[in-house]
Amino acid sequence: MLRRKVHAFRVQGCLAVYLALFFFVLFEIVSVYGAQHSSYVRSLARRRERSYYVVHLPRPDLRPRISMPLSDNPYLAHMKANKGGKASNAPAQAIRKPILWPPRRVNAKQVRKAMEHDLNPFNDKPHTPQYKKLLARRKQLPIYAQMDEFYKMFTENQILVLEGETGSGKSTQIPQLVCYSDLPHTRGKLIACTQPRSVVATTIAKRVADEMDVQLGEHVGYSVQFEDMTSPGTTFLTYITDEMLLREAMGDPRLTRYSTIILDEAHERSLATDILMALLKDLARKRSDLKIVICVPPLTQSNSRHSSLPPKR
Ligand SMILES: Nc1ncnc2c1ncn2[C@@H]1O[C@H](COP(=O)(O)OP(=O)(O)OP(=O)(O)O)[C@@H](O)[C@H]1O
Repeated sequence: MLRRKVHAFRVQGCLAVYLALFFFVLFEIVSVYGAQHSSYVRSLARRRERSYYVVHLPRPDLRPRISMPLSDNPYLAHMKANKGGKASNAPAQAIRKPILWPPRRVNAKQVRKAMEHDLNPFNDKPHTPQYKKLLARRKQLPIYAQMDEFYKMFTENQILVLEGETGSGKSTQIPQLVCYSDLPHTRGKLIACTQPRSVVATTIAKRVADEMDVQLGEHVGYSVQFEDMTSPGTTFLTYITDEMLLREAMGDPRLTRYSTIILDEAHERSLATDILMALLKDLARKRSDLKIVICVPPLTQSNSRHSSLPPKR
């Protein structure tokens, strides 16, 4: 009895296999034949071949059009709507930006033009009468006459030693000229000008903020012991005591947030300045994008102890 049941089960199993094989072969014949003659079978065959799904998005012109005024669309806020409600595509005339050169590709002629421009390139605000008054005085400084030479040397060299008489404009003018070249405000970078004394750092920062027609503590600031008058993300030029910069270098040896470091009054050879100079000499090899300017009074036999300065490149 049991044997008969097993036998019947085997026969049924074989029959099922044969039937499955038969239908499979039949389907293959139909699909091959139909692929040439029937579009329905062709689509069936395609579906079998495909191992992925394609989601078809509607064409842009088939999408329902939303009539929203341009001014209400937050994604088009950069396009000013004119009176007719149409987007204006002429930013060149609306925003008269005086700075058009890429960072560190500037020459003195371009900078002079930018200085005379109605708009301040560092805050996009019109220059005040006070700025024009101070600019007239700045033009009389020796550094203004030697701007061409300065930009040529600054652009071509990574490290620059600048010697100038007292009152020639090293502390107040050089950092400003570097700002025009580096454009730190457009790149989220900072220019540091070191000073050995806190009082001098704060006084010069105030003067330079006035000369640049920007806000002290916002665009131009200072960082001295117990007082940090800078706004992270907004300040692009800071007067900092050499001790403070040295302290910062302990936390960030690459001084990553700076694009140019100006060591002013380097001839005073304070301990912090000397250590900074050694650090910067080393850092210049690691960071080719970092520029270093060392400001000193005219080098004489008595104070020419600068043989340890990095070689000119
Ligand atoms: N706070 C200020 N108020 C008015 N004029 C200033 C002020 N600071 C600087 N100046 C003027 O700006 C000019 C340039 O000064 P700056 O300090 O840049 O010269 P310097 O070459 O760095 O001199 P030093 O070697 O003595 O530091 C000077 O002639 C000075 O009269």
